[in-house]
Amino acid sequence: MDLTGKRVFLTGGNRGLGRAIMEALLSEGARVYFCSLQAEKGKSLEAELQDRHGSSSVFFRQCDVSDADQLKKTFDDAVSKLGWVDICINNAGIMDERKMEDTIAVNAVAQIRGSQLALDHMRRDRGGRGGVIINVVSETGFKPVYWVPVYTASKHAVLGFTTSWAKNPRMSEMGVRWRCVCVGSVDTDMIHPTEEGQMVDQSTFVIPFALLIEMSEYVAAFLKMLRDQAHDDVIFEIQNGTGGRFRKRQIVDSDGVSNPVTVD
Ligand SMILES: NC(=O)C1=CN([C@@H]2O[C@H](COP(=O)(O)OP(=O)(O)OC[C@H]3O[C@@H](n4cnc5c(N)ncnc54)[C@H](O)[C@@H]3O)[C@@H](O)[C@H]2O)C=CC1
Ligand SMILES: CC/C=C\CC(=O)/C=C/C=C\C=C\C=C\[C@@H](O)[C@@H](O)C/C=C\CCC(=O)O
Repeated sequence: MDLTGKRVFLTGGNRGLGRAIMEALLSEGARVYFCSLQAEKGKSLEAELQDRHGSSSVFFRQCDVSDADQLKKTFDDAVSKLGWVDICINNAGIMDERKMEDTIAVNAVAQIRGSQLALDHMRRDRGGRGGVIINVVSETGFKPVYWVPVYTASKHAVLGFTTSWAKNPRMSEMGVRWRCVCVGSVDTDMIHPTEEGQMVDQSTFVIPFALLIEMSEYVAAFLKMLRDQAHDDVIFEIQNGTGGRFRKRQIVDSDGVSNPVTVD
């Protein structure tokens, strides 16, 4: 897919992975509407990026994605500012095991709701133009991770939702593609818990430095995934040194050899 002129809705764009993807998309000639919780930071980033890419290339609105009404108004505003949305990236997320309801609300419910808003807007069978819906999940979307069980549950929820919609036999008629970006660890603010309790057994959790994924590798892999329209696969895994790849899940018997079932 040529990204020039594509219209993108992105949640959680003011820092970390979201910001890096937004800057890369703008450099490719896309137009981006982003939201995040922090109003001041978002506004100043919008001004900085408008200086660099033009005033009609990037728009910001403060939004708490866990508030259904705010998210709908924000998505509607994106459609009104951009004309339409081709690519929806549900990226906003938090990691704090002490805040179960917030974690489920931001990581799971808001990404699901964002996907539903985008699907309603994009569906060709209801007058839309088609598009792609990308949920930024995590390796924890399909792996158990004992340090962050609530976070892991929230990511499993989005993976289940996204892969289920992608199976809909009428999806080609709807003209919508679905992706779950399942990335390992990238060095952003999120992976540096500052308070005891944000992770379970925090003292035992160390990701070897060599396994961390460079932001530049994350961005390159993400763009490769976006350009690739050939795959029906939903899960796009980004691990250190792989450049990113589409993957399927299999369930095998406990003996490890017989009757493997492909899930996706
Ligand atoms: N950094 C990593 O190693 C990994 C991150 N991820 C996922 O990537 C996504 C982005 O994470 P990072 O950039 O690392 O984190 P970050 O903490 O740097 O950025 C999170 C973004 O989400 C936004 N956000 C949080 N709560 C919000 C709310 N209620 N309403 C609106 N915006 C809200 C923040 O404003 C911020 O822009 C998250 O979904 C995270 O779970 C997945 C796997 C690994
Ligand atoms: C197994 C993790 C899978 C997916 C990533 C994800 O979604 C969530 C990760 C959450 C937390 C990671 C925390 C890591 C914390 C630390 O122990 C360090 O290993 C971070 C290490 C180095 C950062 C670079 C540095 O400052 O030296």
